[in-house]
Amino acid sequence: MSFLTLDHLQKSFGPTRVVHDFDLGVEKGEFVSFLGPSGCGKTTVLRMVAGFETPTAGRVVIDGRDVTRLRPNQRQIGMVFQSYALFPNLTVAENVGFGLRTAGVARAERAGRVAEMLALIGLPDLGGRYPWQLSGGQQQRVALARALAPRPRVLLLDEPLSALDAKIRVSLRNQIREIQQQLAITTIFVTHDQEEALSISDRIVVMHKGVADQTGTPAQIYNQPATDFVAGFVGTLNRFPAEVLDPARGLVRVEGAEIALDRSLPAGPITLAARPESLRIAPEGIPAEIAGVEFLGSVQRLRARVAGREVVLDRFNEPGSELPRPGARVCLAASQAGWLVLPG
Ligand SMILES: Nc1ncnc2c1ncn2[C@@H]1O[C@H](COP(=O)(O)OP(=O)(O)OP(=O)(O)O)[C@@H](O)[C@H]1O
Repeated sequence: MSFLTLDHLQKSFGPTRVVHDFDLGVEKGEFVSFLGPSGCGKTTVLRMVAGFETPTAGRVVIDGRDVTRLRPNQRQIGMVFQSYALFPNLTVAENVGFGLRTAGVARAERAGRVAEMLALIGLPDLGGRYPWQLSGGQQQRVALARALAPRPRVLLLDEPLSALDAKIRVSLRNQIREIQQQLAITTIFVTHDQEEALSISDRIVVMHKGVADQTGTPAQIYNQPATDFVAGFVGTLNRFPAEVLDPARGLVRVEGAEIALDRSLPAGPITLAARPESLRIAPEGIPAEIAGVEFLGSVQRLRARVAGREVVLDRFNEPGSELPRPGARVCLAASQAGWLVLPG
């Protein structure tokens, strides 16, 4: 059994089931993200782990102990929300020490722990300030310190970066990851932002309509999506309806071009798919017409039309290389590993 085990969790609100049979094991010190669109049930699962929602069925087990029926404050869980939720009338130090005070930790020990936490989040000198005297990013770091101060066994982060602007979001997510690794604290991080999930997680659970569609490392989720939903939700995907000519030999036809894949295929219709960085302009391949070129600095993004649909190709900028012109007729290809085969 894993350190944190979610065992066949279900949740219904009235007649509506929003979480279906959710199973997950999180190892000690692991950082797992729940990624999915709005309304897929991420927050509901997190709230069941925290104890703010009671599962309709299933169990939450932490370190071998069934905590499903315990109140939130009995579970030794730290939580950070999207809105910083700091107490406005308390100083930073008082906010960080709040959970310790309610737990009855003596003043001297509390002061030591608060100082340690403020150092951990890189704000050692701001203990005397009030929340309104801090930036959004600093407030969220204080919220993290407050959650960590009682030394929880599990840290739950519910979209903690969503309210911050883009630059701060990136630096704070890296900081969260560093602190998480330093403390080796078991963590679940909820986000709808795929880049966020890909960049900082040990594993990602992609959720869709109350179900975990796929659980895997960031590279597995991106390179080997298990479902059509995962393939489309994480990253950009170009799709090409394909006719299977020879299932055993992996031979398909796309817009008149024959492509030999290194794997056997189902007999029915399939969709061949490729990420923008896997597609390239080649001497042979799927016929296309360049529709537009965007220069994004490090990346050149080409838009091409294939049989009336638009596809996207990304390639690294190379000074001196010529950009294709809109209207140019080209062929598109991908490496064997670059082609994904999706049903239908
Ligand atoms: N207390 C509640 N009563 C009724 N329905 C609820 C309740 N809480 C959540 N829901 C519904 O459950 C579904 C899942 O909600 P949840 O907040 O878990 O999704 P989410 O993936 O976290 O989305 P978001 O990112 O928008 O928060 C939604 O359809 C939501 O409307």
